[in-house]
Amino acid sequence: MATTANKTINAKIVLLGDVGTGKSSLVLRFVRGQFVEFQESTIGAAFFSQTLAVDDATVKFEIWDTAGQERYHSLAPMYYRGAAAAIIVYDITNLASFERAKRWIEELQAQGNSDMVMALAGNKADLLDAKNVETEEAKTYAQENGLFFVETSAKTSSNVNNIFYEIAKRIPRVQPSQNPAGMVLMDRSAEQTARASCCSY
Ligand SMILES: Nc1nc2c(ncn2[C@@H]2O[C@H](COP(=O)(O)OP(=O)(O)OP(=O)(O)O)[C@@H](O)[C@H]2O)c(=O)[nH]1
Repeated sequence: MATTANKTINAKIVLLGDVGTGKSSLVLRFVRGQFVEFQESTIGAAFFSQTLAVDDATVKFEIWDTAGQERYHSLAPMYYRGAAAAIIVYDITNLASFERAKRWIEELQAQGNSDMVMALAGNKADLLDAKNVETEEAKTYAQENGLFFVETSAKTSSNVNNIFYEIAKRIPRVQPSQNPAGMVLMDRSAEQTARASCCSY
């Protein structure tokens, strides 16, 4: 008997942001429900996957957690190219990390997919006493640039599932065809066979 299966969507998502803003912690919270107080700095990038069901679809996230250290900056395009979504993370206690997030957003606007779903995450929202980035300022910046904005805490898990859920809802349901960017190699004899068995003119 036929079943009405939900549409399954594979979505590559990348996390970008300054060193120590909590990218790995957000991913670990979302994927494993864990938080590590002394999370090690990422080298290069790390890959995770997690599936999330939303109203009309099941989204299988392929998550690239990039390294925030400046020396890995040149690797970033490898991870954001072809990504359906990006989460740009700053630390609400660190104004410089907010400025760095803006630079990432400019880079994605210039070089990422034009239909990429972008979210801005003000992480470490539990550290309210040390807050240095005003919510309103970040919210306005996000609105002006067409991003979804939320303050998160990987430590308390506040808004972590929510940000992935909101992204999953916004990812286009009709995905572009997965044609490889390179050449299609074809064996000449196969080409001839194809021609021979095809159409007559
Ligand atoms: N209080 C608090 N600390 C957090 C939170 N998220 C991460 N941290 C801490 O911040 C530090 C850096 O977290 P990471 O997840 O390694 O940050 P990252 O952005 O992945 O860092 P890089 O891999 O070096 O780019 C760790 O000690 C975390 O425990 C949070 O929401 N609240």
